[in-house]
Amino acid sequence: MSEQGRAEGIVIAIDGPSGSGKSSTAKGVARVRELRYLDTGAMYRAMTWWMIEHQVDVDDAAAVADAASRPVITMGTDPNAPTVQVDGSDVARAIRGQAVTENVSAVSAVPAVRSLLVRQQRDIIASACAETAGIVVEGRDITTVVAPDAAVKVYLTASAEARAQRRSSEVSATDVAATQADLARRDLLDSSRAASPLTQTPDAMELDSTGLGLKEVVALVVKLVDDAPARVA
Ligand SMILES: Nc1ncnc2c1ncn2[C@@H]1O[C@H](COP(=O)(O)OP(=O)(O)O)[C@@H](O)[C@H]1O
Ligand SMILES: Nc1ccn([C@H]2C[C@H](O)[C@@H](COP(=O)(O)OP(=O)(O)O)O2)c(=O)n1
Repeated sequence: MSEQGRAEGIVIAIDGPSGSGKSSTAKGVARVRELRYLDTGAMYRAMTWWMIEHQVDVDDAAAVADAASRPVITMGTDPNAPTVQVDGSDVARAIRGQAVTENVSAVSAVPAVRSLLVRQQRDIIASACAETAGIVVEGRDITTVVAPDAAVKVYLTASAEARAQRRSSEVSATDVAATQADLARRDLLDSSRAASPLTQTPDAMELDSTGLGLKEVVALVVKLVDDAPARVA
């Protein structure tokens, strides 16, 4: 504890597979408790978008590693208006495109990409904790690698069917079966890679959101936040 015993911002870490509700839940919790919000998946997507734009072969891990330090990725952490920029341009829409979604697992498996982005994520978390009440961070390795000492750790799941249904209802006329196959492909890549695979640690609270509404899930996580012991720096 410092001489002043100053209150330190809280860190809430949420991991889980695609479509489990991480982004919506994290934003909801951050709004309710006036915390910052960080979508780490958007950072891997931004890196992938830059690689595609610059014609780097995303299946060539050495080429990706060589280029990884070139894009400047900037994240805005207001949960009411989160932003993602690459080299000063807004890429929020572009990073949700099909080319990025198809290639993001390959880019995020490259250790040089991960070490760069994890360092940046930790810097964002440290600033939020120093300057605000704290931050909700979501991704695949937040509870295990980025913030293993987070005050609240959640592993959010939902059945494969529910996740595919949710994802495909975001876009009109999307084939649920095709979406489910794409999620399964990405889950497998993200869970089986050597570098920081998606894993559930025993100290992360498992929350199965199948059959639960978003409001209920947010309320459950807010309760965990409220019950977490206060930290001082
Ligand atoms: N508990 C829930 N019940 C129903 N739909 C949900 C729930 N949580 C999230 N959603 C919806 O599912 C979709 C995917 O959620 P999102 O938060 O983007 O997941 P993730 O970040 O894990 O990929 C979004 O359209 C979101 O509104
Ligand atoms: N902390 C993280 C977050 C995302 N990733 C990778 C793995 C995911 O397939 C991609 C995209 O993440 P994102 O959260 O945007 O994925 P979805 O919203 O679930 O489609 O990034 C990662 O490796 N580590």
